[in-house]
Amino acid sequence: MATPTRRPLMAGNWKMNLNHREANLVIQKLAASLNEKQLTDVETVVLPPYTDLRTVQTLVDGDKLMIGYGAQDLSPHKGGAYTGEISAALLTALGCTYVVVGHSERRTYHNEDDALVNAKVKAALANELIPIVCVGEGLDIREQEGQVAYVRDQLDGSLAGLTAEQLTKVVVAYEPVWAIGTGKTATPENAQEVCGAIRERLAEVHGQETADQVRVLYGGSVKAANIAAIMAQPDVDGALVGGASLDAEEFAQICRFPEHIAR
Ligand SMILES: O=C(CO)COP(=O)(O)O
Repeated sequence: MATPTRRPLMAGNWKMNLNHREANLVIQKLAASLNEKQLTDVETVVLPPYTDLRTVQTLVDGDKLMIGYGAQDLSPHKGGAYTGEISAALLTALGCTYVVVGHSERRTYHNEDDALVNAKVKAALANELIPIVCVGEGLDIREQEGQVAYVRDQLDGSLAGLTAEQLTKVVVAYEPVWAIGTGKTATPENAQEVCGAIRERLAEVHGQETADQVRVLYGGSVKAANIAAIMAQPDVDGALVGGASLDAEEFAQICRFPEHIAR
């Protein structure tokens, strides 16, 4: 079989940081730091707080920037009396392409389980949004070496009932909870072990050809200094970057990772 071509994806999850004025500056710096070839070779996406999305849309549309954007969560509901929630349709109306679903911070602080994550994935897909579905084990499970079984279960629950065609539109992000915001990056081998197991599981359910089209990201203390080694792994197709994406120059360096490999 031909080697699958999966376009690398770097997605910056800003979490609850940067107001709309700060977002404006970061986007402009990011756009100035990446040329057309770099933005073609590596898909570059930002995931700001909801309150920044209109500002990001205006900048991206106005200057025709090759930067994608999306949200960090969505409601599983279509619309109506759900105070405080944001639907997939509201996000697509703002030009969003991506939405993070099931981030460990939402699973932990908002008790999101696989069934809710699954409903959100389906709401995103029904509205042409690409869900970035997060999975990853905590430290207790890693210490017992249970990460592969744990992540396979999370994956089964989060992606239950999807057709193979729907699956090709999904991005999976492996984010070991113990590596998020801690400065403890998983080794490239740790990342490959679980990202490889994710692709294997997707192949078991939907066939190898479908699994080969799905992009699998690694997330957890990714920086310019470690991105090249992570991207050298065969089943890692990009990164979901937290802290380091708040600094436009650092995130641009991450998006320029092929240069680090060439060095
Ligand atoms: O949670 C993350 C991205 O979604 C990772 O965060 P850090 O890159 O800050 O560790």
